[in-house]
Amino acid sequence: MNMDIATVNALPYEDFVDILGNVVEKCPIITAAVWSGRPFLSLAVLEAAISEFIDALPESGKEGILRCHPDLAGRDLQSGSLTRESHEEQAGSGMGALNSGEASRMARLNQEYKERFGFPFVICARMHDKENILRQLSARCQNERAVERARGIEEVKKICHLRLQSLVLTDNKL
Ligand SMILES: NC(=O)N[C@H]1NC(=O)NC1=O
Repeated sequence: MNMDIATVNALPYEDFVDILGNVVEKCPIITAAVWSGRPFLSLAVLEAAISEFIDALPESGKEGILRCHPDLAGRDLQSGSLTRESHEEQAGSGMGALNSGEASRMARLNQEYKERFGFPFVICARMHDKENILRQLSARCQNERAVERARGIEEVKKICHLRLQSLVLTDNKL
């Protein structure tokens, strides 16, 4: 699907949420909230509205967004219950093809991260390969909680940016 922004602006609420509801993983409330800001002059303006909504949330809300994300190479990948978007991202970065050493390291570090911070490790998988993801996961386990909360939200925005790009034509493609 690749609509232009005028088509997006003309969508009834139900279709807008059906199509764009997972640009932030399992958080259709964000899409539903920004709908009232139509018409968006460009895709960048729609993206900015999402970003501003997230930034205005209390810290507990930001942590809630992080908690809506499935672990990388976690249970949902193994059981085939990831969202379509997440599946493509995780498969593309090699999360489905870890050797047993990598898989156990990933599981151990994901667990350690969650125990330390109370929310899961989030990274824009499309921008990294598996070695890089493991390295970052290990390094980020050492950060302070507030730093990681902000860092995770930055990654959510990168994931959102790429998901929006696959759904809506960017202005320079019009
Ligand atoms: N935990 C985590 O980072 N999950 C994800 N990252 C990404 O790019 N897609 C995801 O599902």
